[in-house]
Amino acid sequence: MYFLLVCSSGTRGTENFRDRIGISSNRISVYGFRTFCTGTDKDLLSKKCVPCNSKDLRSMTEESASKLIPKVDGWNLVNEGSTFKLKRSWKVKSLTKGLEMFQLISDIAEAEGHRPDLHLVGWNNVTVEIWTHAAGGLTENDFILAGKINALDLHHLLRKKVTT
Ligand SMILES: C[C@H](O)[C@H](O)[C@H]1CNC2=NC(N)=NC(=O)C2=N1
Repeated sequence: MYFLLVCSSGTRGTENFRDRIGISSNRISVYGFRTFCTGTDKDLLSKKCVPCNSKDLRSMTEESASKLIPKVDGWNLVNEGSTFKLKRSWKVKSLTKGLEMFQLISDIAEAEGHRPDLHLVGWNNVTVEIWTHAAGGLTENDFILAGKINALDLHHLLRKKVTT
């Protein structure tokens, strides 16, 4: 008999869940339970961004991007002036926590050699947009960076979600 247990608390909850039961996979079968945890695809986390200066760099189609978006929990595919981008927002506890978050994200970005657009508005609203400027759209680099941002432990910077 199988029960379906769905992790809905985003990557962190999923990471915690996987840590607690010591299993790293997106489809976890525990004591007869099958769970379908969304989160960041392990495959993306194992990859490294490639330099964007190759002349044959092409942005991917909306269809290809739509197939990849489920691999990066919490990120949205947006079309801004016919440029497709990945976008995600968080509410942080304070302005300084927002800057701390920028620092954590920029450390990852510099290590990957692939940079996001960082926005901090109204003191506690962080929005990150990722796209490949050299290609004028999305490449796998953007999904790799989004996945690695998802793997950051940010919970100490974020405002607790108000459950109504
Ligand atoms: C050579 C190096 O890979 C390129 O200049 C990188 C730097 N970081 C980048 N980041 C992003 N988001 N888009 C780019 O086109 C880009 N180009």
